[in-house]
Amino acid sequence: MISILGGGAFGTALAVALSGSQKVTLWSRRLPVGGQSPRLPGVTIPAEVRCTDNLDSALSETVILALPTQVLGGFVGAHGASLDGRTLVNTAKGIDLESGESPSGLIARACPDARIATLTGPSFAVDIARGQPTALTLACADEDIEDLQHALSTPVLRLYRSDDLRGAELGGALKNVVAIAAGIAIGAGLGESARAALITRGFAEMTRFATRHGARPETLAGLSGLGDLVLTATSTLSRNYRYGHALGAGKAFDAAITVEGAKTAQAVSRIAAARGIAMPIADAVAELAQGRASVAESILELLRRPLKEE
Ligand SMILES: NC(=O)C1=CN([C@@H]2O[C@H](COP(=O)(O)OP(=O)(O)OC[C@H]3O[C@@H](n4cnc5c(N)ncnc54)[C@H](O)[C@@H]3O)[C@@H](O)[C@H]2O)C=CC1
Ligand SMILES: O=C(CO)COP(=O)(O)O
Repeated sequence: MISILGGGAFGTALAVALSGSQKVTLWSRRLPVGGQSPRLPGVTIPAEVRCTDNLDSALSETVILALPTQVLGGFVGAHGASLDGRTLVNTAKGIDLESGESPSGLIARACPDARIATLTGPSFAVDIARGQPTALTLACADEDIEDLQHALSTPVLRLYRSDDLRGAELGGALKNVVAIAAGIAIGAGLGESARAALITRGFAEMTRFATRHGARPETLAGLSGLGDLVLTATSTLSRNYRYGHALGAGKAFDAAITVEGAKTAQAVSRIAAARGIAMPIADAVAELAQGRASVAESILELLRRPLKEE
């Protein structure tokens, strides 16, 4: 039995995908109307999924947290007593702006006796809900998760195990920042060659930042890092990419849409400055997301950087 907390796009998609092989309970603050989540239009939640807005009645031994990073700390802080001691699987891809913590760090603080894992990697909610083949990383730092890997895999949703929780989480958080930069490049009309350059140099930044935080470089080159970067930085299905595109084109973007990379860029930029890690692309995205620079200025700033070895 699996509980999924959060009835947005990803929680709904996982509920649909796992309901073929598991008893699934989907908790959300507002119950889906007509079996549809407003965040995942066109997908109908099967009748076998139990939908509830009562958190205590929703909890089983294994709980998937499908909430955005910037609300996760408040949520687990408020419900830590009910959640602690269970297997908690994070799906958020970001860094908490207030504390600088990773999602698993936020969960560990509120639930010290939980087994904590992160499910991450290239996977649009709509693809998962439609049953299209997807490969993801399931990462946990220091406990055996083979049981969980099997419980959360289906014939088309293939989970790979990793013990590099830090690397897997940082890859997922940082790729959103680079996806915004890629969107900006296309939105501003800089061309696909410029986007390829940003993706490649952005990947170098991701690896630099993550390895300085104890991640293994090969994790960054895997599904949770490069894999998700390739998906998110090249697809108009990505909200981070679309947000960047709007910034680059000088257009408005709906503030109600979840864009993890905007706040994550600010957290990354602040942490990198304090630790002396060069992150020019994340710095530029952070400035743009706060409206503190123009696209033209940011592009000039990146182009003016001294020429160096790759
Ligand atoms: N949508 C996608 O394709 C994928 C999303 N993710 C990650 O999953 C996480 C969640 O994203 P989505 O589901 O796409 O976002 P979403 O914007 O579709 O849904 C977020 C949900 O959280 C709920 N929520 C917000 N604040 C809350 C609170 N304080 N308490 C309870 N519920 C609250 C909202 O009502 C909404 O239902 C993000 O970190 C995202 O990066 C990961 C893989 C794919
Ligand atoms: O993380 C995702 C795909 O792996 C979803 O990306 P967006 O949040 O940019 O839509």
